[in-house]
Amino acid sequence: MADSALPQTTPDSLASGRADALHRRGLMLILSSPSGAGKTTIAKRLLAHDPQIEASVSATTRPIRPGEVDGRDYHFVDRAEFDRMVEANEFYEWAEVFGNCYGTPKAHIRARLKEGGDTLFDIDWQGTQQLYQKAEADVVRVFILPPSIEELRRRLTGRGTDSAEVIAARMARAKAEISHWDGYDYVVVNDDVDACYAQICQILAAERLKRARQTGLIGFVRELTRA
Ligand SMILES: Nc1ncnc2c1ncn2[C@@H]1O[C@H](COP(=O)(O)OP(=O)(O)OP(=O)(O)O)[C@@H](O)[C@H]1O
Ligand SMILES: Nc1nc2c(ncn2[C@@H]2O[C@H](COP(=O)(O)O)[C@@H](O)[C@H]2O)c(=O)[nH]1
Repeated sequence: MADSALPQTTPDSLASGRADALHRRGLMLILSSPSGAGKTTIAKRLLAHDPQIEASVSATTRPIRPGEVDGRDYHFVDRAEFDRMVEANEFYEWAEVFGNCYGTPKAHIRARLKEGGDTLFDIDWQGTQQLYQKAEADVVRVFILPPSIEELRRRLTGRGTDSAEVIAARMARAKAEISHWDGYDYVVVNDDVDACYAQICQILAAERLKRARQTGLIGFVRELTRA
């Protein structure tokens, strides 16, 4: 279905009660899945339709690729700057991948949390564990499952972005990735993409309304019960 024809379900439209008008703390929404299950598809829809959420932008030492934009795709830094950021404890987590360093900077995300803005992460289970250890109360973990292993293979093949060897490697890793499903707060099956997107919107709406995130409630209740 084209995005313009999507049902009008958004986290905003769901969380439209009185309490939603009160100030709230932001959250960190993590989407993980085996490669090809559809997390990028869902993430793009959320980012396109929900102004309250933005994607986390990692810092990396790898060279910029054609078409990439510094500050949008990554913050491109040299190794000395990356090491300085590690030393200064400026990352929630970092890792070396294929000889380059990647890290999730804290400062911008922390500011967004305070302002009531949400941040979206498309990361694997190891990154999820590290983020959860550092920011448990702010993290919402969602694992996306494919409806079947055969369908996962069909999607990877149909995407047309990978060679047969790369697809085989992604398929070989899929079962190990799926084995981490129980380290997540929510598990959704991406059979129909619109239904899966709608479920994730519902999760986001409910998480935004959690009492612990409704920082404006204290003053509101105090006013209600005054005199
Ligand atoms: N519910 C669905 N039904 C059919 N096709 C789907 C569905 N969801 C996603 N797809 C398609 O499956 C392919 C893989 O999806 P996507 O790239 O979003 O997966 P991913 O989990 O982000 O993979 P990776 O980890 O490799 O980036 C894409 O071609 C996408 O259009
Ligand atoms: N642990 C982290 N891994 C990250 C981060 N940002 C990206 N990545 C992973 O790096 C590889 C390569 O990415 P590429 O853009 O250079 O192809 C990929 O697996 C990413 O998931 C991060 O902040 N932390």
